This record gives sequence, structure tokens and C-alpha cells, in this order.
Amino acid sequence: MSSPLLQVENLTAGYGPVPVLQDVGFEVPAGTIAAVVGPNGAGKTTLLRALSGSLPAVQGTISVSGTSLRGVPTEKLVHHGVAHVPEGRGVIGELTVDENLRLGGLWRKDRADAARAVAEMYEMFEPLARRRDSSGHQLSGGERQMLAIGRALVARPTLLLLDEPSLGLAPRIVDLIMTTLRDLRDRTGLTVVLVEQNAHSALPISDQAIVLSLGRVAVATSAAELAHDPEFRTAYLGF
Ligand SMILES: Nc1ncnc2c1ncn2[C@@H]1O[C@H](COP(=O)(O)OP(=O)(O)OP(=O)(O)O)[C@@H](O)[C@H]1O
Repeated sequence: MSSPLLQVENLTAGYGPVPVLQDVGFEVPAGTIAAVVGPNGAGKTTLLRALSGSLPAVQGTISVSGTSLRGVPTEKLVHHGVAHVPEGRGVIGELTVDENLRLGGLWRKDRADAARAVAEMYEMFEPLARRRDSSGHQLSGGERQMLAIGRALVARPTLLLLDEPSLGLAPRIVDLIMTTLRDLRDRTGLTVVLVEQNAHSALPISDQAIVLSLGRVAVATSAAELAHDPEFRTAYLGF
């Protein structure tokens, strides 16, 4: 495996006096996908919020390519090659698909490459190409999810943080999103932290699986190994 792109050590974070995440540590090698799975309330979304800086860490370190992200505000993360797609998706309903995509590249100095990146998103997510002039409000759930991911990718991140991309979507759309992530990893070396309730969809495209339970890392192993673990299968995959 390659060197870690993301290193998390002793991370403690939460919303009040009682931390939700306690002493969480793991590494994600460059060019791999790490699925974060676990039961409702385990702290998966909280972990992603802490990684993206939208929830300050009480303790611990988060570094990307050896640079600490501590104190880096969410809006500056993109300068460190990190893009966050939160649950709920964050598409701007008043703007068109094209305007939303171009927003993702606004900060970039290389305007020509930002425009190229937008064009690539239409190739990658064909349903978006047909909806480029529709407003965000007019999109289906699947289209909104593709747009949110597309907008994040226009920034050409090295690390993509994704919260429950499959939530509420038809299996066909979930497949398209998962396949696209896998292809991106294989083609561009993108590193992904994929929070998913839907382990069934996430594990086949993931290299590593991190199982969170009660705010702690219960298991960190290869995704293939976890998918074949009888206990895990019964608890999370239902067979
Ligand atoms: N804004 C908040 N303020 C206070 N507590 C919160 C907040 N958001 C989440 N929590 C609590 O933190 C714990 C972990 O929640 P979190 O959303 O991270 O879990 P999760 O693993 O993502 O669950 P799910 O799969 O249901 O989304 C839960 O006990 C939840 O009630």
C-alpha cells in the first residue's frame, strides 16, 4: 500500500461536555477508499464533520499529506486538497446545475482547467448533462447527489469526504455513484472517506473498512475481509 494521505490520531470530538468520538485513530493510504460503517448514532457523521473542520476537535490530530488541518476553517480546506460533501448535499437550489458546478471551481486560478473539470463532470454523470440549465430545486434526489459530488470534484481534491451518498436513492443511482467513485480512484488516484449506512454498496468499492461503534473504532480491516466476516454480515448486511 502507498503512504497515508490522511492520518487521524487520538481524535476526540462532540457537541457538548460528553464527546461523541473518543480516541479515534486510523490512516487512509493515498489512492484508496475507506468506508466508515456502523450503526445509527455510532458517530460516522460526527467523524466527517470533525475531519472537515465544521466541528472542532477537542483533542487529537488530523493531517493530510503530513500537514495538520487543526484550525483550518472548512472554507479553506479546499486549498489543502480536501472536499467535503455533507449529508443533505448542500446544492444551491436557486442556481442552475451549471452554475453549481462552476461554483466548485471559482477559487481556482487555472480557469481553463476549472472549465475542463466541469465538462468532465457532465461526462461522468450523464444525467447532469441533460439537466445543465435546470435549477437545483428541480432536480431529483439522485441528480442532487451527483451534482454535490460533481461540484466537490471540480475543485480537483486529493481527498473527498462523503457523507451517506446512497441515502434515499434508488439502487440504480447508488450503483452509478459507487462505480464512479471506484473509477475515479483507479483513474486519478483520488482518496475517499466514504461514510455509509449502506455497507452493501460501500464495501465492494472500498479498500479499507472502519467500523465505528459508540464513537470508537471497533474494527479497522480490509473491506473484503469485513464483507466476509459472518458476524458483520449478520449485523449489517442481513445475511
Ligand atoms: N448537532 C448535534 N448536537 C448534539 N448531539 C448530536 C448532534 N448531532 C449528532 N449528535 C449525537 O451524536 C451521536 C452520533 O451521531 P452521528 O450523526 O455522528 O451518528 P451516525 O453514525 O452518523 O448515525 P446515522 O447513521 O444515524 O447518521 C448521536 O448520539 C447523536 O444523537
